[in-house]
Amino acid sequence: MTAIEVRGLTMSYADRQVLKGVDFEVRRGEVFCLLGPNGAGKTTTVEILEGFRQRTGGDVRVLGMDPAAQSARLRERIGIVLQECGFPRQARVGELINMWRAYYPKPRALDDLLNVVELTEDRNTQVRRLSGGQRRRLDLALALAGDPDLIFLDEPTTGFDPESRRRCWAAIENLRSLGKTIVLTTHYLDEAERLADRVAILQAGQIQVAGTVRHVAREAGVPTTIKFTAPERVLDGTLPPPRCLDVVVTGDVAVCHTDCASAAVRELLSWAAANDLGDLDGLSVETPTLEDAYLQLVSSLPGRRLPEALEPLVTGGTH
Ligand SMILES: Nc1ncnc2c1ncn2[C@@H]1O[C@H](COP(=O)(O)OP(=O)(O)OP(=O)(O)O)[C@@H](O)[C@H]1O
Repeated sequence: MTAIEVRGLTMSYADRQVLKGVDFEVRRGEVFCLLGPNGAGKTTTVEILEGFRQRTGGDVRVLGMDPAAQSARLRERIGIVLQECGFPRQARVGELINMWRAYYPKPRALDDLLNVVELTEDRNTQVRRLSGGQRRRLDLALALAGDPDLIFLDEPTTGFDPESRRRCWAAIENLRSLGKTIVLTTHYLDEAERLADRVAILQAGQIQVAGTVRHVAREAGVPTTIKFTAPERVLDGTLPPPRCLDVVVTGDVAVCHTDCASAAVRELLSWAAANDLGDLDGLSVETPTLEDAYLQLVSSLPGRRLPEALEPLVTGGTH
């Protein structure tokens, strides 16, 4: 079943076309992550889906509704995480969530909400005493107060320390296990890899690739890396590495890149057996990460720009 369907979506600001025919769909119950460089149009797309921005053209259906025509009805069924929307800072966490619950006909139970966002122990804490990470999880609880079917999370962990990020990830995983559909935008590719069932990369006004992380990695053509400790006889040159594999030895580590890891591992182990090398020490198989695939794709696509979080990695700079 489809939660969101987007076909040929276009959007122009004055005479500048930002979205040039965007196509994708989000299935019910999945975590879908929209990725793309700064300025690619992720927020614009999400705001159109939420009914906050009118599109220029194309067809959009969110939970079966057109957000441009039925925004009020749609917003009863979606959860949007607003940032710091003027909370009474003296209020306690539980009180504030209860105030929000009162706006909805069928709110989710308070205990349940506290549990999902991992704030049960902070129920009686005043909002002003919460940390940034706790406050963001409170934002999430408020977005969930009406028990929505679909939740939009725009860069939910930007600026978090590692512990707060993990708590927020746990909250998002809790939501998924409740069967909610989640649309996430982020610049953190480890976050997308950890949370998303499927990702889509938006660049140059269109979705360049969409699918599971494995699919995206395949599309990017990033090979799998196999490593093992080079045996003595390979190091002293008396035994050549297996000829059919592209093995490069650096120091005492042998590295082989391949598009078919299982065949390459079979080949390596039979070469080791035929040469009395026993098991290959330190044998490891590293499948490409989403970050590998993203960098490969984004650098080869039109309008190339890297997300902020990755620029230091590529340019060698630091934050
Ligand atoms: N209200 C607006 N008026 C004019 N131009 C806009 C407006 N909102 C966004 N833009 C432009 O549209 C482009 C896409 O912006 P958008 O915020 O959707 O990108 P994004 O992918 O979310 O970027 P980021 O990753 O930096 O948040 C940018 O060039 C931006 O300057």
